[in-house]
Amino acid sequence: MFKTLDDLDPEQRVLVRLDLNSPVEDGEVQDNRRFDRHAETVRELAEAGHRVVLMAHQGRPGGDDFVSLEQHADILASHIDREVGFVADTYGDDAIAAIDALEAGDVLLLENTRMCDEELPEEDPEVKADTEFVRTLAEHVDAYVNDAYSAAHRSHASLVGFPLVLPAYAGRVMQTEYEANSSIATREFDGQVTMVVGGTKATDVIDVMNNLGDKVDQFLLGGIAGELFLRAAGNDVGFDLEGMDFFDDQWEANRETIESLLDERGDQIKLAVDLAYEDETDDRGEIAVANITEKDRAYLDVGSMTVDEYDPIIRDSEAVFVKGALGLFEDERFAVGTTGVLRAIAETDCFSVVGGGDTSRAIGMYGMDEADFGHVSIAGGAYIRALTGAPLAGVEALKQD
Ligand SMILES: Nc1ncnc2c1ncn2[C@@H]1O[C@H](COP(=O)(O)OP(=O)(O)OP(=O)(O)O)[C@@H](O)[C@H]1O
Ligand SMILES: O=C(O)[C@H](O)COP(=O)(O)O
Repeated sequence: MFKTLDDLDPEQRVLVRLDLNSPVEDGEVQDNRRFDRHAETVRELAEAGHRVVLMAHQGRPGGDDFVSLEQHADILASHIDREVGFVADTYGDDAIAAIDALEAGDVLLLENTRMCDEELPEEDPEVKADTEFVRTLAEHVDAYVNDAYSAAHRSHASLVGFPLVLPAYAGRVMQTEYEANSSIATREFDGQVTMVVGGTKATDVIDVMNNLGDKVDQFLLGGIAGELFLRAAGNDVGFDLEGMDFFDDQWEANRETIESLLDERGDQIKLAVDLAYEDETDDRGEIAVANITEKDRAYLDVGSMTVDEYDPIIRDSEAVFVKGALGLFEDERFAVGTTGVLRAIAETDCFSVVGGGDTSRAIGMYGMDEADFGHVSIAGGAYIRALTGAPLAGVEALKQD
């Protein structure tokens, strides 16, 4: 297992990797739960009198959201109620001068790690540890903390290089996310284990079912992925109408796997019995799946009868895991499925983990309280990997210490 902040010596110069990757709209970085969560780690380190140097990434080179971290520093400062300095440099002279000038309790954010060429190529930790980026920064700090669980599936320099050259520790977010998200693989539950799977990516759902078939009693399906399963079960749904590209490619690529999953695990898989669509007056319309005879409309949510079927299953469960939304919940008319299952989880005292960057957003959007859930993950890709038992490079590197 890894060391945590409880094991850190006092008065250290600590290099901390966060995941502040955020939505960017018209060049403006949007505040989100990642800031709030990481604030706990940063505040704890600063209040303990460490000199805190933060690293994070934003976007991918070439993308519209590949921007500087200058705005992130201000947003983070508002979450920790103390100043966060910013230097527009990753590991050059300016960065080093700013690090060396830190006093006890100061917090400094370095520029977007992905602006450094050595950060991105996925390579072994040994290769990353030997980059100029890692070697230079390591000389100016005493310890490394990885709090970026949600980026830990990447074998990037800032995530896997430092644990080989510095004493390394897990931050508070890393610790909580790791424990909760691995629990389906590591914990034994006395009663029924249920998994709600939806969203837009069929492969995520397939991977989860293939890997967790023995751990999960019931899979409750919805979203685009659920429609592909309905189509495989012989229903006239899951076709791309004009202007859509959700289904056809995914159907071609995954049809056989979905059909064999339905064949082999049919008893564990619950599909929607009704679906919702936008009717002629722009209201929500619903139709029983059995009555769908033509591929003439897009379905944007599971229907109310489906929620009524899923609800008691959730309430009878000992543990519920959620990956992916059951509908286009960003539009209130099509939030019934997603909020229906989330409310059922919130109202029971089952062990629960809700993940997927998009899906967990529905909790705040519809006035639910995160405290009513066991754990709400801020991870996307890392969450799905954890669920399927795949190792995360960043976590493995920390464990090596
Ligand atoms: N029937 C549907 N039609 C259109 N969009 C849908 C439908 N069902 C679900 N969605 C969309 O799926 C999105 C969530 O899917 P996604 O696969 O990205 O899952 P996630 O696990 O929440 O997020 P991520 O993988 O991005 O972290 C939501 O934003 C929702 O609008
Ligand atoms: O936002 C995320 O899921 C993580 O920060 C990883 O980002 P990436 O997919 O660009 O590596």
